[in-house]
Amino acid sequence: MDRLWSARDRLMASPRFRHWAAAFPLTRPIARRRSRDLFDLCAGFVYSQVLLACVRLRLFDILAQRSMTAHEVSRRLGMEDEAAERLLRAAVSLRLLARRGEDRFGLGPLGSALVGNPGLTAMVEHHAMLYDDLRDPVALLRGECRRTELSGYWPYAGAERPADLTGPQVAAYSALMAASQPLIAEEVLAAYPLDRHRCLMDVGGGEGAFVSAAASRFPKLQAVLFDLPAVAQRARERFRSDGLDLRASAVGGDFLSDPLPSGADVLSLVRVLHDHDDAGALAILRAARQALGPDGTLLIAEPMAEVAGAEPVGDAYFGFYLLAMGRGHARTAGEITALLRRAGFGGVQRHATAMPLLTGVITARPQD
Ligand SMILES: CC(C)=CCC/C(C)=C/CC/C(C)=C/C=C/C(C)=C/C=C/C=C(C)/C=C/C=C(C)/C=C/C=C(C)/C=C/CC(C)(C)O
Ligand SMILES: C[S@@+](CC[C@H](N)C(=O)[O-])C[C@H]1O[C@@H](n2cnc3c(N)ncnc32)[C@H](O)[C@@H]1O
Repeated sequence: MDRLWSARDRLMASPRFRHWAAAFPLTRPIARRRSRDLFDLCAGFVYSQVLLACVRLRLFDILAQRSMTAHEVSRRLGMEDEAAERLLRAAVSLRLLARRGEDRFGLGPLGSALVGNPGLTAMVEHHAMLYDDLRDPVALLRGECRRTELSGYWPYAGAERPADLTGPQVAAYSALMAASQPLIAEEVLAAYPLDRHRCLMDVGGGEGAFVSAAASRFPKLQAVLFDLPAVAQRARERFRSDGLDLRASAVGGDFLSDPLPSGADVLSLVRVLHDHDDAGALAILRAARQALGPDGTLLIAEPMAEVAGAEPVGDAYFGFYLLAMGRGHARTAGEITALLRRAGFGGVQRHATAMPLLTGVITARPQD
């Protein structure tokens, strides 16, 4: 079998075959599609920067109010007509914007999804840091980059004593996570509604956006959040300002070394496990197993690897994002299941989400 694949590879690598396949009517569409796919990989950074320019200039918000001519846009953005026209044309080609008649521009199918979505625009801005770190991907893979932007941004990933992190050190990442949480919470709570549960404990719950979303959707639910002390403090403030302080509390600690509070009948780990290598992930799962009673449920939600139709999200995007951060990787549902079994869980179930690209959802039950 391997010899057959090798023969195919040799054929594809032959310039004469490629030349023939691009000209022959039956293979031409495949050749065109592959060249376009490869071009998109070469140009991906340029496309991302067109998107970043639109986000920084608030172009989607501006055109959400009404369509405009290039001249109107140039005056609004404070740039030359020619520059505005260049940006508008690039954004149209990427379906971020669309032409409206002869000379006007409005939102395109992709740009319209960004309007009123502060979590997504915050991520686009945040990527400037990631792209700085990916400037030399080979050096990153070889471990030759001592201090990356992302390791500074996520200080818990390299900290010897994460529980000592201060308020200012956790502020930026906690705010980014809270801004991007609404999309995730909607997916998770639709895939696994919490109406059968009495008390949720959200471990690594950040500043409480997931708990707030769950509490407002399920009015009888009580909640406890566990996170690093400085982050738990931010969650307390949020619960107070959301009027949830009678139903939600926050406990500070280190889930890699401290026991988790008991008493909850559902314990969630939302975008937590993929931050950790297997030893850390296993330690967190074992702590969760200790904290849950025999009838409890563990709920894991995070982007997963090898998701059909979204393969590059887990292995390429999060693979390299977490490499730059300094720790962790996206796991397949099968890999998470194997860790769950080692930590003493069974009854593993996968719950379909509407947007598997954003998050997968798995539940499990403690097993004797
Ligand atoms: C009306 C007519 C005629 C037709 C209708 C056609 C139709 C059905 C249109 C659908 C319109 C629609 C509903 C569109 C919806 C679009 C959506 C929901 C788009 C969502 C996009 C989400 C994106 C791009 C998400 C990006 C997420 C990123 C980049 C996340 C990064 C996360 C990071 C960095 C997390 C870090 C945490 C750590 C450190 C890894 O633990
Ligand atoms: C990627 S964020 C996810 C936050 C939140 N669950 C969400 O999805 O928006 C990971 C969270 O784990 C917390 N964390 C990291 N290491 C921790 C540790 N050793 N003990 C407790 N919490 C920790 C971080 O402070 C952060 O809030």
